[in-house]
Formats: sequence, structure tokens, C-alpha cells
Amino acid sequence: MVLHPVVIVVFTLDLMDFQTIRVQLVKTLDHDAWHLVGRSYSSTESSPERKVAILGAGGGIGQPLALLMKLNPLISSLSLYDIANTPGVAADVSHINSRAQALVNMVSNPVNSTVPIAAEVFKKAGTFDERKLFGVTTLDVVRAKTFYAGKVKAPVAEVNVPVVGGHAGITILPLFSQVYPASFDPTVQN
Ligand SMILES: NC(=O)c1ccc[n+]([C@@H]2O[C@H](COP(=O)([O-])OP(=O)(O)OC[C@H]3O[C@@H](n4cnc5c(N)ncnc54)[C@H](O)[C@@H]3O)[C@@H](O)[C@H]2O)c1
Ligand SMILES: O=C(O)C[C@H](O)C(=O)O
Repeated sequence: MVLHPVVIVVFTLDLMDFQTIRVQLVKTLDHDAWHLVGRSYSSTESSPERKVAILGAGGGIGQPLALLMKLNPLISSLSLYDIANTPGVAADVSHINSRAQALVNMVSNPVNSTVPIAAEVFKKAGTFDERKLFGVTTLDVVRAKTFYAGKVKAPVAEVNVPVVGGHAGITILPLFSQVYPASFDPTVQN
């Protein structure tokens, strides 16, 4: 199995600045750091490296996300980037381009726009791969499942509501024809 580094973009975005985004490395938690914080993870051939970088790690989403990543025993290396209150020399976001194998997850809103903008930036750099760029829209699935579970009075963990489309307004499209468990009550879909 081929493992790719993962880049998660969670900073609040000034669209005009997107092509000149500058980030600073706040902290890199490598294998040694894992041992320092008492985790038993170590890199062996049977435990391949999984590297994650979070851009905007100092913010409201980035901080808990970084904590979750740090607690995840599957992740061997965690690099946290932000521009605020960080010492060091700024590095251009082109460091992402240099890692053409990385999976890039766009959390920054508006996701409907940031994903195509990122695609254009990567195309310009000659590193675009549509299989490796993602918009993070899981919240829409979580919400759809929660609302549907409430309507059909089932535990959230036992319902499934596929959601396609974008991450704003009417572009979010729950597929009620595909829900589990199916409901034939038309009021449930309203
Ligand atoms: N897709 C989703 O489901 C989802 C969910 C929640 C939030 N969001 C979006 O995530 C983004 C972040 O939300 P938040 O609440 O963490 O915001 P926040 O303002 O608390 O944090 C943003 C962080 O990004 C940093 N930052 C700004 N510009 C940067 C740059 N060029 N490079 C590196 N870091 C930079 C800031 O210093 C700050 O620490 C927003 O766009 C928000 O709408 C998306
Ligand atoms: O919509 C937002 O501002 C944040 C996030 O993307 C959400 O769906 O709640």
C-alpha cells in the first residue's frame, strides 16, 4: 500500500492572498517527540510512517484538530503551521507543491471556492492531481444524519444519509432516496 503525506488546510482565507500564502512552522512532532510525550508508537516496517501537516494550526479548528492528530497512534509525524505568533522564517506554500504525493484536504471556507482555487494553483505549479485534492464537508453528513435520525426517531449511529454536492446552501444535497433506514413518510424529507 502506498502512503501519502496529508496536508490539512484550516486557516481563515483571504482569497486575494491565496497564491501568496505564507506559513511558518510552529512545531514538528516527530518520532522523538512522540516518545517524549509518552506514546509507545515507533516506526518499523510494519508501522509505516504517516505524516500530517496542518496549515492554520493555531486557530479554533486547527488547535483541536492538531490535538486529535497528536493522539492518533497511526500518525507518526505531525507538523503544525500558522502565521500568528510564530518565530522563524516564513516558508512559501509551495512546499506543498514539492510534495506532489501529498493528499490535500481543504477545510478553509468557502470550500466550494477554495477547492477549485487550490486546483488552479496546483495546475499552475504542474502538480495537480484530482485524486489528491479534497474539500472537507463531513459536517454536512453529520448534520443530515442527526436531523434524519431525529425525524425517524432512530439512533444517529444507525442511520446513513449520503450527501453529495458542495458545502454551502443549496449545493448541499442529501440523497434521501438513498437513506438507511428508508422512510416512506413524505414529511420526513421536509
Ligand atoms: N469545512 C468545514 O466543515 C469547516 C468547519 C469549520 C470551519 N471551517 C473553516 O475553517 C477555517 C478556519 O476556521 P477557524 O475557526 O479555525 O478560524 P480561526 O480564525 O480561529 O483560525 C484560523 C487560523 O489560521 C491562521 N492563518 C491565517 N492565515 C494563514 C496563513 N496564510 N497561513 C497559515 N495560517 C494562517 C490564523 O493565524 C489562525 O490561527 C474557516 O475558513 C472556517 O470557515 C470549515
Ligand atoms: O459554515 C461554516 O462557517 C463552518 C463550517 O463549514 C460549517 O459547515 O459549519
